[in-house]
Amino acid sequence: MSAVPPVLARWMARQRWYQAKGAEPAVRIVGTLEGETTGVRVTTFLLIDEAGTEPLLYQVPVSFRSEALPGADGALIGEADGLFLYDAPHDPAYVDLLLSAISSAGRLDGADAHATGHPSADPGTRVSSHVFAGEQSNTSIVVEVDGSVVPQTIVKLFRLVHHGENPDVTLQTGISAAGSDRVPRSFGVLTGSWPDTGRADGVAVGHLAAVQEFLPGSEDAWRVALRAAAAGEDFTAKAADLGEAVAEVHETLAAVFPTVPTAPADIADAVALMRSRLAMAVAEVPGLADHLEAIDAVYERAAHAEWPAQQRVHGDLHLGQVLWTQARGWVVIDFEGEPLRPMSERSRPDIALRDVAGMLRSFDYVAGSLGQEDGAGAAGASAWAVEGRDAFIDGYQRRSGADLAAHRDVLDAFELDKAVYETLYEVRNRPTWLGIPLAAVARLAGPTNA
Ligand SMILES: Nc1ncnc2c1ncn2[C@@H]1O[C@H](COP(=O)(O)OP(=O)(O)O)[C@@H](O)[C@H]1O
Ligand SMILES: O=P(O)(O)O[C@H]1O[C@H](CO)[C@@H](O[C@H]2O[C@H](CO)[C@@H](O)[C@H](O)[C@H]2O)[C@H](O)[C@H]1O
Repeated sequence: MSAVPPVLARWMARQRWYQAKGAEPAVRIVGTLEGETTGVRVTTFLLIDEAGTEPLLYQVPVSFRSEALPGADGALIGEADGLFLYDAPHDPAYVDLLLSAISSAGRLDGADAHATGHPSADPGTRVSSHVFAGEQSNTSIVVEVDGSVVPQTIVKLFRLVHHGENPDVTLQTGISAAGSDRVPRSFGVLTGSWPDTGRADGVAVGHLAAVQEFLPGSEDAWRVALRAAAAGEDFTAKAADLGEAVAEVHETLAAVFPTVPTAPADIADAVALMRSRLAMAVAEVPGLADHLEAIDAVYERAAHAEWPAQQRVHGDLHLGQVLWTQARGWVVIDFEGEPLRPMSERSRPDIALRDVAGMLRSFDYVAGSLGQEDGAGAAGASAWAVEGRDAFIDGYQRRSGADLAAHRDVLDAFELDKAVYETLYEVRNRPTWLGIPLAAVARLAGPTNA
């Protein structure tokens, strides 16, 4: 297989999605997908990078042009063999290839990749496209389309790929196919395969991209909530609606995917995972050390409680994962699960209370982030968060019929586990925010909960 163009490896190191920050990529090609349209060749490289602590597989589509693409200087990777190499999501030729492969349930040649079109939805043809500007761990392309039931779609291209399902694709597509409008409508998926000597059959198969409806004018719940809290506005009606929306998503997930009773061994496993996560976090977050016993007592109580049945869940639910739209109210996105959790764990049935706990933590984050900015406003923001949490729980119970008080010990443990996860997330990504989950750990593990 040909070598990675050196200019491409150097460019990768500067991308936001590149994980081994600061290191020089050590990449080799494991597969390629080829396509050509209007004289532009597009190669999607599947590259293993061994520069970090573990090998990671990246998807890197590159377009090769004989002349510069006007207006795309920022997407120029470099020049090689007399050709201009572009970050293909910025190149209309790539978007055309991707959409046509998906709409025809066709193939991109040269590697074993195929697109699976959603039976009830045509992604249409591109009128124009641009790469989504928001902060993202993947790369999304917003496309104005013709020939579809929606005017705009968004193509989410997974930069890190792996064998097996990507829950973001499976869950979102499953909920959409069930007719729910609590998620954006799904229009199709691109799946690829590549050689993998570590597997018995020598082949790995995984999700590469997914196309869904773009919701124009939407705003994520984090921003909506932050603005309301800063202004001291009543958010309880919206929080209750949010609780109902989450319950509805859980109901659809339980109808579409298998549910399994939670056996004592499952409880023991789940609590063991909480404990191992705590051990990992304490190694990087010294501030947790004072609370170890108290945290463990909360986990121990959950270990002896009765747990609800298991089902597929969102897995990393927080306010930033929900969009507010005038037409449909709350719409849930990004079912990829927690980025710090191994993918194999994220694809298993879990306890829906994990999502409830995630959202409860998010209300606390609103108060925490406002408190950081304005110490004087902290008390007001805390009261706002408590009201928001209560209203969210009311809405969730109303729609699901669940009695969360009956599962208090389990919910407490999930909330604490999420706060522990957040300390690790913050110390690695946003150290100035560490105080928010640390304060929550102290409170959740503290005397009132001991
Ligand atoms: N269907 C959609 N319609 C409108 N905006 C969207 C849609 N999907 C994602 N977005 C926007 O893109 C952002 C990132 O999307 P997300 O799926 O969370 O990507 P990532 O997993 O890479 O973070 C969201 O916060 C939202 O602002
Ligand atoms: O959105 P991602 O899947 O990348 O989730 C990760 O990043 C989130 C931050 O962007 C992080 O969420 C934490 O911060 C939020 C405020 O920015 C807050 O609303 C969440 O409650 C809090 O957990 C998430 O934990 C992490 O997995």
